[in-house]
Amino acid sequence: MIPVEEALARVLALANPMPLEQVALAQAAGRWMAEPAFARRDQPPFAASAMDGYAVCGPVAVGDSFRVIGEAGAGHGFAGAIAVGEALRIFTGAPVPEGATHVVLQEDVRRDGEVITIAALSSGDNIRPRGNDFSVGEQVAPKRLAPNDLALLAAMNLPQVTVRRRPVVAIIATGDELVMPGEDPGPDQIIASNSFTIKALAEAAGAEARLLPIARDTESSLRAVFDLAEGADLVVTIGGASVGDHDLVAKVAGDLGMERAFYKIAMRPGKPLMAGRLRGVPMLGLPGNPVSAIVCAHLFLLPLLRAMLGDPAPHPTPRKAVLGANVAPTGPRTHYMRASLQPGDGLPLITPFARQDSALITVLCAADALLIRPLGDAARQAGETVEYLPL
Ligand SMILES: Nc1nc2c(c(=O)[nH]1)N[C@H]1C(S)=C(S)[C@@H](COP(=O)(O)OP(=O)(O)OC[C@H]3O[C@@H](n4cnc5c(N)ncnc54)[C@H](O)[C@@H]3O)O[C@H]1N2
Ligand code: MOO
Repeated sequence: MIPVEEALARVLALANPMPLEQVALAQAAGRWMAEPAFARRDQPPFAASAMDGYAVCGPVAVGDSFRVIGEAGAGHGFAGAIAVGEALRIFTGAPVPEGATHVVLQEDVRRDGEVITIAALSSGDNIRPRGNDFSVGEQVAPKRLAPNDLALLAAMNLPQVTVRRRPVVAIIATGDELVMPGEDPGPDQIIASNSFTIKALAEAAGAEARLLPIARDTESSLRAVFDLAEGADLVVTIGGASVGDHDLVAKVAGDLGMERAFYKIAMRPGKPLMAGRLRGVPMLGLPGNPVSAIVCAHLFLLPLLRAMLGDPAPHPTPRKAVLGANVAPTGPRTHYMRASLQPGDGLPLITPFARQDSALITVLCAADALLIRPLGDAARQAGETVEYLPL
C-alpha cells in the first residue's frame, strides 16, 4: 500500500496534455483554454456616454444653458465637435463628441426648443473613457472558461478560442451481479450504479464519457469490453479490483500489456485502486463498492482529467473546518469520512456520519464533504481544526 500523496503523483505522471483544437466561442463554455488570448481592440473603442442625456461643452452649473446642435446614438456618432455653450443630444453607448466635458442626465435638464437648462447635477461626468474596460493587447491567461469569460473574449473580438480537446473516458463496470437500471435483476443481482456518477463527474470536469457494456466476470468478456475502449483517452474500470477469485481486472489488464503504476493505496475507502498505462493511455481500476469508486474518482480521476486538460494545479484542495464531534484514532490508512457541513463562527463545522460503510450510497448523498483523517492520526476532539474536501 502506498500513501495517497504518492499514488496521486503517480496518477498525475500518467497524464499527457490533450491536443489543441479551435472552438467557436458559442461552444467554449466549460472548455479549458490552452493558450493566452489577446484583445484585438480597446473597449470601449471610443469615449462613450454612460447615460441618456446631453453632452455639453464647458463648465456646468445649475442654471447654465446650452444650445442643442445635433444628436448621437449607440452605433451612430455625431460627425463633428461641440464648442463652449453647445450641447449634443446623446444616448447610452454613443460616442461622446470631441469637445464634450460632461453628459448631463436628461432627467436633470429642462428643454425648451433647441435650448437646455441645467436643473440639477449628478456627480461624475458620465463619460467612459476609451479603453476603460480593456485595451488592445490585454491578455486573458489560460483557464477553464466560465460563462462570464465568454463575454470578455467576445468583446475582445475573438470569435474562436484554442482549447484542449475533451478527453474521451471509457467507463467499464464489471461483475456478473450487475444489470443496468430499468432491467429485471435476477435474485442475486443488483443494479450498476457507480458508473453513472463516474460519468457525470468526468463530464463535469470537461471530459466526454462513454459507458461501455458491463463486463462479466470472465476473462473473455473483460477482454472484449477492453477492446471496445480502443480509441479512448482514458480507461476507467469499476470493480473486480480486489483479491477475490472473480476479481479479474488486474489479470486481464496485465495480459493486455498494462504497465502498472501501483496497486493498493493506504486509504479508506478505496484501498484496491490500481493505475497504469494500457495501450498507450492511462487506466484507472476503481474498486467496486460505490462509495470507494466515487471517492477514488474525486481523489484521482478528476485530478487526472484536470492534468490532461492542462490545469496547472490539478490536485484536490483541502479546506479547513472545525470538528463538530469527537473522532476515534485512524488506522494505517487515510480515512475519507463522509461528513456534513454546517455554518460555524468563521470556519464551517464538520461532523462525520456514524455509518461509514463504503457500500452506503444514501450516506454519500447526504454528505457535503469528505473529512480527511490522516493515517495514524490520534483521536480528535470536537472543536479541533481539521481538513476536508467538498463533495
Ligand atoms: N479478502 C479481502 N476482501 C476484500 C478486500 C480485501 O482487502 N481483502 N478489500 C475490500 C475492499 S476495501 C473493497 S473496496 C472491495 C473492492 O472490491 P472490488 O473492486 O473487487 O469490487 P467487487 O468485488 O467487484 O465489488 C464490490 C462491491 O461493489 C459492488 N459493485 C461493483 N461494481 C458496481 C457497480 N458498477 N455499481 C454498483 N455496485 C457495484 C459489488 O456488487 C460488490 O458488492 O473489496 C473488499 N473485499
Ligand atoms: O477500501 Mo474499500 O474501498 O474500504 O471499501
